[in-house]
Amino acid sequence: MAFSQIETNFHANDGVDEIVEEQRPFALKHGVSFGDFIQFAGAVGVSNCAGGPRLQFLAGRSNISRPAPDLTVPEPSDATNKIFARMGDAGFSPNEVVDLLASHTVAAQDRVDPSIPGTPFDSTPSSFDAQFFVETLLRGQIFPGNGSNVGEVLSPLHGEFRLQSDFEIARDARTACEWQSFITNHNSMVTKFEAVMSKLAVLGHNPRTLVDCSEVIPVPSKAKTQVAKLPAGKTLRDIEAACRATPFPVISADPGPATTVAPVPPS
Ligand code: HEM
Ligand SMILES: [Ca+2]
Repeated sequence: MAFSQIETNFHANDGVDEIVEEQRPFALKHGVSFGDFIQFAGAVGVSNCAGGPRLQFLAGRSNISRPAPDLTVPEPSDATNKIFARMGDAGFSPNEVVDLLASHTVAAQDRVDPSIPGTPFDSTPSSFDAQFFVETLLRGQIFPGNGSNVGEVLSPLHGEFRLQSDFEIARDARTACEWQSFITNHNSMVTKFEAVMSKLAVLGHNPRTLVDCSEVIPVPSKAKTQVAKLPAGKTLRDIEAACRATPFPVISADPGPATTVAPVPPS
C-alpha cells in the first residue's frame, strides 16, 4: 500500500492493485498504519465466511518500511521445492503452507486466465469449508476457460479453477497427509489456519510491541459440518489419494446432477 507504484508491478502481485487502491483512503482517513489496516480488513473479511476463523488482530505496526524486492512471493507455476524454500525463508514449514492454503477455500482467480475472472478454487467460495482440500485431489478433466495458462492445470469441475501449485502441494509426499487430514476435521483446519495466520500477521514485528485488539473482530457463524463431501457426480474412484500413512476417508457425494461452479460476483 505504501509502495504500490513498485510492488504491484511484480508479476506475482498481479491483481492486488485493485484492493490496495480501495483500502488506502480508509487507512489514511482514520490515521491507521497500512500494515494494521491490511490485517484488520483481512480478519474482518474472513469472519464473514460461514464456518470461518476468528483471527487475532494486533495493532501498532508503523508505516516506516521499505519496498520489498521482486521474486519473493510464490507463483502458481513454481515447483513445490521452490515454494517451500521461499516460505521456509519466512519461517513456515511445508505443513504450515498447507494450513495457510485453507485460504483458497474462499478464493477465486482473475488474472491467471483473464478470460474467466472470478473463477473459484472450490465449489463453495463463500464458505470456509474443507471442499477445497477434497476437490484439489479429484482427477483433472477440463480447463474452465481458454485452455492451459501458465500456473494452471486441469480442473475436475466446470467453472472451477485449479492452480498448478495447489495440485502439486496436495500430492507432495511432504504435505499430502496434512492436506488430506482437513477433509474430515473442520475444527483442525480452522484452528491451524488461525495459528499460522497469527504467525504471518507479525512477520517482521515484535508482537510484544503490538496491542491485542482481537475483541473488535466479529464472531463468524458456525460451520455446517465437520466433514467435506464429494461434489455431485463424483465418486471416491475420482480421488487421487496421495497420503501414504492414512487411507483416504470414506466421504459421501452430494446428490443431484454433476456440480458446476458459478463465478464469484465482480469485486
Ligand atoms: C503457496 C503459495 C501461493 C500461491 C502460488 C498462490 C497463488 C494464488 C493465485 C495465482 C491466485 C489468483 C490471483 C488472481 O488471478 O487474481 C490466488 C488467489 C488467492 N489467494 Fe493465493 N497463493 C498462495 C498462497 C496464499 C496464501 C498464503 C494466502 C492467504 C493466507 C492466499 C490467499 C488467497 C486469496 C484470498 C485469493 C483470492 C483473491 C480473490 O478472490 O480476489 N494465497 N492465489
Ligand atoms: Ca469453500
